[in-house]
This record gives sequence, structure tokens and C-alpha cells, in this order.
Amino acid sequence: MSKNLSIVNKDLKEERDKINFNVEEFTNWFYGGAEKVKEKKYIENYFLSDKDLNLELDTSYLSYKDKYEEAVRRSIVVYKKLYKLHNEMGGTHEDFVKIMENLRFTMGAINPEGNPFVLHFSMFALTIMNMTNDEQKAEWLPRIFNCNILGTYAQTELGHGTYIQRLETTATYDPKTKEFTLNSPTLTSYKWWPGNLGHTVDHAIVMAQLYSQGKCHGIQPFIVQLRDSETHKPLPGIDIGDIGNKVGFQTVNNGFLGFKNVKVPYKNMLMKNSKLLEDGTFIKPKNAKLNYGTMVIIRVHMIIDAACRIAKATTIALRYSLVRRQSPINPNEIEPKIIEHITQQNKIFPGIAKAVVFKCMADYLTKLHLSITQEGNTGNLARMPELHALSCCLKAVCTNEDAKTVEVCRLSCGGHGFLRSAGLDDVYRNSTAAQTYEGENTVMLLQAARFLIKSFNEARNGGSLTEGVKYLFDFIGRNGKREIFDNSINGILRAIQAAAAGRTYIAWKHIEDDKRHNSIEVATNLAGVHLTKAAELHGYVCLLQVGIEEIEKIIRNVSPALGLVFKNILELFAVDLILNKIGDVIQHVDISNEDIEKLEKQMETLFKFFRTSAIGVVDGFDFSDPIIDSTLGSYDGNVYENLINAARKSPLNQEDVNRTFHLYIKPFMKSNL
Ligand SMILES: CCCCCCCC/C=C\CCCCCCCCCC(=O)SCCNC(=O)CCNC(=O)[C@H](O)C(C)(C)COP(=O)(O)OP(=O)(O)OC[C@H]1O[C@@H](n2cnc3c(N)ncnc32)[C@H](O)[C@@H]1OP(=O)(O)O
Ligand SMILES: Cc1cc2nc3c(=O)[nH]c(=O)nc-3n(C[C@H](O)[C@H](O)[C@H](O)COP(=O)(O)OP(=O)(O)OC[C@H]3O[C@@H](n4cnc5c(N)ncnc54)[C@H](O)[C@@H]3O)c2cc1C
Repeated sequence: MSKNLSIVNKDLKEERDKINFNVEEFTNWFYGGAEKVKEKKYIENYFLSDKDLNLELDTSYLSYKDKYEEAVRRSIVVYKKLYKLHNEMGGTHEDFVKIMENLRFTMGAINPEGNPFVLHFSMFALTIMNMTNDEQKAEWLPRIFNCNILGTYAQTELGHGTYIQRLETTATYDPKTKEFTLNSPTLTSYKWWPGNLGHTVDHAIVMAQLYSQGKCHGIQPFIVQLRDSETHKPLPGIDIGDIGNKVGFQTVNNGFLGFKNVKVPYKNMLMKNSKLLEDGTFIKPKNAKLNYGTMVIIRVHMIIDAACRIAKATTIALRYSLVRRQSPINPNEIEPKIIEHITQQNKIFPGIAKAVVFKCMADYLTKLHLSITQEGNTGNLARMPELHALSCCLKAVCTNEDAKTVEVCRLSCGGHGFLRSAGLDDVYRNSTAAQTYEGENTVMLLQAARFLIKSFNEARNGGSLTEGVKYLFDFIGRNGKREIFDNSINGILRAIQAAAAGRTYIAWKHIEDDKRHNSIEVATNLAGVHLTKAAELHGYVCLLQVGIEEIEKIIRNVSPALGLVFKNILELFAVDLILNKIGDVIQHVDISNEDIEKLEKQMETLFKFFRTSAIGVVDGFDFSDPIIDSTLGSYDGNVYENLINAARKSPLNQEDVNRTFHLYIKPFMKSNL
């Protein structure tokens, strides 16, 4: 890819010359301030400029095994530097988190098919930080931070990923020896999927059914050593390996794991929530779902990941659309930039708006998570269900939108979008993986729907509701009358709220009707499609509501020119949303054909305004060329040069004649059949 930033494609330069707001100001907002942007750039450059990484090597051409080995090698280069930088910065925990946060995106450029240590630095470390007592923290945290041990989070099994209550791995406590014995009693009880498990880590948090005093006490987390610290050989009783080729995440080293009478000391059960006394007496936690805490943290983090994948994909699609010319709109005119085709704007502009609104949601949810966790630390767990429902709902809605948007971006790049060098395939694969991991999205929506139905019942009985679902009162208050539509941002919000509440009511009624002939569980299953639709609509309500609140605040704090861009973005998000959900809206809102036509016209006007700002916004996402890693999306826009240069690097092009010509093709051609 061209690295010469001074020779920018003239069509792209012309676009940038027309930007009428301060791009840097937008970047500062996106990353949380000028200081954070400086830090990000510094950290990014600190790692990416390291020649030892050998980033010139296009790992996509390597074999499965070579890819893994190169990913491990590169990661170690990075982690060694991480500790050096951490020391230079002052060595505090905050410094470490700062580097890790920035590394998340830099790592994507270094190991595009996934990081073979990601679970160590996320779920493993977070579980030990959040689910251990003080002695356990003192024992394990230094070893984790110093990487003396490497770990993963082993929960999912061959037979169960969603319904974790039915995990089959057992941990049986013997008070005489003060040990647990871990076993995988069936094939389906084998751990299956944990990232980094196959050949990388030597420890794991293992979720297993605790048996003590002859009773099962449900799933509990245990720290288990899997491999010898010197030889890395699996310890006796451990059957471990890699699960093989996947749709993506090729270098994450997802693994399988079986136990046969593996002994684990008493102190290795994580004891912050549930407790087991040495004599084997089990003490229940205040809330059994506290052991699911790490999943909640990661779901919250996944919203910003989704925003960034969309931001990256739309950056590629938009820059390409501003330099690609094809198909005259007026027959006698020169071919326009493909962005002039309004359908192309319709493919890309709403995606850019989603990246911005998802970022607002990620900020909101991170703050909410922090405050609910702080309440939890003082023993107040009242808001845990709200956080669980919201994080499940938004994890599902944002990653579903993410995968859809990235795919539309790929399609918007035509044939070239299908090239690996376009840079959209790994983004897409990561997006679709996110739809499944950390809770399959349908299941996540059903969890959110449970909360909605409970809240609906509460509202019907005149109880109190949490802020985010208070709109259910409005629906009940209308007593069957439809919401009257008005074409303002708040009017759109009320319409989506009415659709979400209306669908919740349909699901609720479905359950109530079916309950007459069935158990509540069967009735709930039969209402499943309505429940997922209600939860999805609720997710959009949250996004729009938070988007409105956050963007109003932003507009008060930025320059008028950037404020107008944010206003434009919010309207784009809102109008695109209501037009996409018009079927649901019509069912519960008094909206006329003229209103819908007005919205469609409004969308065209919004596109017109956004046409000049769009490049400034995607430049403002501030993905450097090594991070964007795309022939179509580089800053200079020299797409065709990039494409031919990348093609020339194909291993097949390193010789004029491939040996298969002499081996097979020529004899075949000469054989006269
Ligand atoms: C060291 C520095 C740190 C730096 C930090 C960096 C951070 C890095 C961030 C990101 C990096 C990303 C890298 C991530 C890679 C991850 C790879 C993927 C990992 C995985 O996939 S791990 C496995 C994930 N598995 C799942 O998600 C399983 C999904 N299933 C479930 O969650 C549950 O089974 C279930 C929720 C669906 C059902 O549970 P169950 O016990 O059966 O519950 P029910 O009996 O049905 O009852 C439901 C009831 O419980 C309430 N509830 C459930 N969960 C919670 C909760 N967590 N909190 C509160 N309440 C909960 C629920 O509301 C219901 O209540 P009700 O009965 O309705 O009142
Ligand atoms: C890339 C990747 C990385 C992963 N990393 C890890 C890891 O590090 N550690 C770890 O422990 N796990 C990991 N996992 C496992 C992951 O968390 C599970 O695959 C996920 O939670 C889904 O569970 P499942 O595979 O059992 O799907 P299933 O639950 O079997 O889903 C199959 C279908 O059944 C449906 N279904 C299931 N239950 C219900 C229900 N109650 N109601 C309605 N429909 C239902 C689903 O909607 C889906 O359509 C990873 C998975 C992937 C893909």
C-alpha cells in the first residue's frame, strides 16, 4: 500500500477541501479528549513502528499453523514492549489499562485474525480481579500481570454454551484432602471454544458443577493449571487441543479440554461470591448470577468494539466511493464519483451515523456499569437485573447491526470489496463472531425480553419502572389508542417507543392467552418471536434515547459547525431507524402515508447535507493506514495503485510460470484427450 501521504488522490483532496468543520475536534470527541488522542497516537506508533513485528508479511497467505505461530511471535514482541512502556509511563494500574485499551485496536492490525492471548488479558484477568477474595488476589494477580502464568476462561462445553446451568464438568470436594477432583464425565462435557486454550495458555478459569457433602451447588469458577510450567506438556488427566479451522478468529487458538480425575487445591475455587468452608459446607452468594459477572463486563465492552468495526468499514467504503467513478447519471456527463448515486449514500451514510450513536451508547453503558458495580461492592445488588438486561439487549442489537453494516459496506465496494486487501473480510468475520460469542444474540434478546415483560406487568399493576422502560407507562396510559406521529426527533423516539411497547404488549398477551392451556415456560417459548422483536425495538429505543441525550450535550460543548454535523448525524440515525422499522411503527402509531413520504424526503435532505461532512467524519475516526489496512480505504485514496501493488505480492506472482503448468496443465493440453 502507498505510504506517501503527500500525494493524495485529487478527488479525495477536493472532498477534504470542502469540509466545513474541524475534523480534529470530532476526533477529540470520539476518543474522549485531545490528551487521549495524543496518547492513542503515541501508543499506536510505539507498537506499529517496531520492525520486529514484520508487518510487511501478509499473514493471510500463510497456512493455519504458520498463522498461529506468527501471531504468537508478534504478540510476544508487543507484550514485551507493553511492559517496557508501562514502566516508562510510571507503572500504575491506570497506565496499564490505558495501554491495553489502545492496544485493542492496534492488535487488530498486528494480528488481523485474532490475538492468541486476548483471553488472558480480558476474561481471565477480569475474573480473577472480580471474583476472588483478598488472599486469592494476592496470590494470583501478580503472576497474571507479570505473565508468569497465562490463562483463559473455559466455560462453554461441546454440549452446552447457552444454558450454562447444565454444564457437565464436575468439581467434587473432599474435605479430607482439601481438594477438588475435576472430571469430564461425558464427551459433551468437554470444554469447547475457549480462546487461547488449545496450545497457548497453561491455566484456565474452569466453570464446573460443584459437588460437596453429596449435593450439587451449581456452577462455580475454579483456577486450574493445565500445562507444566517448564515443558508446557498437558498435566496428567488433561486432554487438550485446538478445535480446528473456523469461519474467522483463525489465530485465537480456540481449544477443547477434558479432565480425568484432575486434583485442584481448595484455595483455587474463586470465593468472592459463593463460599465453600473447608469442611465442605456451601454458603450461597447473595445473588447466584454474580458468577456471571465477567460476561456482563465483556458485553458492555462489545458495544464500543461494534462501533469501531462500523467506523472502520464505513471509512473504507466512503473513501473508496469518493475516488471510484462509474456510470454517468446524465448520459453526456463524465462518470461521477459513485457516492453521487443516492443508493450509495443510502448504503454508507446511515452506517456512519450508527458508529457515532453506538459510541454514545458505549460511553453511557460504561458509566452505568461502573456505578452499578460500585453499588454492588457495597452489597446493593438491586440494579443488577437492569444492567444484565440492557447489556444483553445492546450486545445483540449492536453486533447484529455491526455485521449487517459491515456487509453492506463490502457490497458498496463492488468487486474490489471482495478482495482480502480491501480489508473488510476480517472486520466482517469479527462482527459475525461477536453475534455468537459472549451469549448468542437471540438468547440475549430473550433475556432482555424477560425484563421487558416483568416491567410491563409492573406498569400494569401501577408499580415503579426503571428510567429506560418508563415509556411502557405511556403505552398503558393510551389505553389502546395509537400514538400520534409528529415529525421531530422526539416524535420519532415516541414512535419507536410506541412500537417497542406495542410489541411487548403483543408478546405479553400471547403469553397470557397461551398460559390458559400451557405452562408459563411453554407459553413464553411460543411467544418467542414477538419477544425478540420487542427486545430488539427496545434496544433501538435505548440507542435513540441515549443518542439524543448525549448528542444534545455534545452540541452544547462543541463549535457550532461541528454541532450541526452532530445534529445531522442524529437525524440520519433516527430517520433511517424509523424507515427501517416502519412495519412495526404502523401497527402502533397513527402515521400517514404523507408522513412516511415526508420522512423519505427528509432522508434525502439529510444525505445532501451530510455529503460534504461525511469524509470529515470518517477521517475524524482517525484510523491510521496500518490500522485501516485497506487498499480501498487508505488515507491517500490511491486505490488503483494500492490494488495492483497488493496483487503483485500474491505468492503466485513470485514466478512467471507455476510448476503446475509442467506437471499437469501442459501434459493435459498435449494429450489430445
Ligand atoms: C487486565 C486489564 C483488563 C483490561 C480490560 C480489557 C477488556 C477487554 C474487553 C474486550 C475484549 C474482548 C475480547 C473478548 C473475547 C471474548 C471471547 C468470547 C468469550 C465467551 O464467549 S465466554 C462464554 C460466554 N457465554 C455466554 O455468554 C453464555 C450465555 N448464557 C447465559 O449468559 C446464561 O445462561 C443465561 C443468562 C442465558 C441464562 O442463565 P440461567 O442461569 O439459566 O438463568 P435463568 O435461570 O434462565 O434465569 C434468568 C434470570 O437470571 C437473571 N440473570 C441472568 N444473568 C444475569 C446476570 N449476569 N446478572 C443479573 N441477572 C442475571 C435474568 O435477569 C433472569 O432474571 P428473572 O428470572 O427474569 O428475574
Ligand atoms: C469465536 C468464538 C469465541 C468463543 N470464545 C469462548 C471462550 O473464550 N470461552 C468460552 O467459554 N466460550 C467461548 N465461545 C462460546 C460461545 O460463548 C457460545 O458458542 C455461545 O454462548 C453460544 O452458545 P452455543 O454455542 O451453545 O449455541 P446454542 O445455544 O447451541 O445455539 C444454537 C441455536 O439455538 C438457539 N437457542 C439456544 N438456546 C435457546 C433459547 N433458550 N431460546 C431460544 N433459542 C435458543 C440459539 O438462538 C441458536 O440459534 C466462543 C464462541 C465463538 C464463536
